[in-house]
Amino acid sequence: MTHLLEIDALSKRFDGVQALDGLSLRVDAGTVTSVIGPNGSGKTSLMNMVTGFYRPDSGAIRFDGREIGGLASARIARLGIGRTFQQIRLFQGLSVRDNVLLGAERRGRRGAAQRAGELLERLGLSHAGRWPAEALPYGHQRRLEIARSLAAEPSLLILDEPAAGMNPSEKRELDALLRDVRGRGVTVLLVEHDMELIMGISDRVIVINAGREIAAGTPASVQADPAVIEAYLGVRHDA
Ligand SMILES: Nc1ncnc2c1ncn2[C@@H]1O[C@H](COP(=O)(O)OP(=O)(O)OP(=O)(O)O)[C@@H](O)[C@H]1O
Repeated sequence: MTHLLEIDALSKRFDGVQALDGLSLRVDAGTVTSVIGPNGSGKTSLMNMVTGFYRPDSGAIRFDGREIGGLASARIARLGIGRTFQQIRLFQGLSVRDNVLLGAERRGRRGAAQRAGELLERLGLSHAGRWPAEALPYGHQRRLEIARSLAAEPSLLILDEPAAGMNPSEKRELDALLRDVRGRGVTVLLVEHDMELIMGISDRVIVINAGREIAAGTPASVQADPAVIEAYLGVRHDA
């Protein structure tokens, strides 16, 4: 299997805090891969480095065989990495449809309107195309963020806590959406705290603690790993 994303010995320090400490991991093409770990273990820092929001202190990030560590976030987006954020970042005041259109235009105007229309349909948002983005219910705002990212036709979609704040039926819809995205050949990298979602959907789970990988494998194998139980699964998590 091809490794779409390969990270080697990645380190990042913020005044006195070693957020990532020589982290190495790989994400296989065509999978849903989840990164889990306790609060503060470095998950968001990792995603911020892969998407060009932070510059690594050292180490390598290869996407599709190309070194992308330290490139600007807009450049990385154009290379085919889309993302959503822990805190929803929609263009407030713009319509649902225009939010998706803006995502599509990153890849050029041609076909943007058609692509936006198709995505709204696929994600069950076409009835709300003219609504202001902020008028959508919370779970649908998260969906809209995903639609906007998909509009740029990424080959890797990074989602930072997409299930946060969702009710059980929104989580089921998210699960189905992620399966559909994977089925269309987009690799998904998920940072999430919701164990039911992670264990149900992931092909591979990577567990990090204190900025290092401590385990990686199928959901069943990481759940049974004593290092994981000690670092994470044994600890109650309310997020
Ligand atoms: N911009 C920053 N400036 C200073 N410290 C930071 C910054 N970003 C992250 N950190 C620190 O780096 C460490 C890792 O944080 P990070 O947000 O990557 O963890 P996380 O695993 O995503 O946590 P959570 O599950 O709570 O979202 C934490 O100690 C955090 O306080």
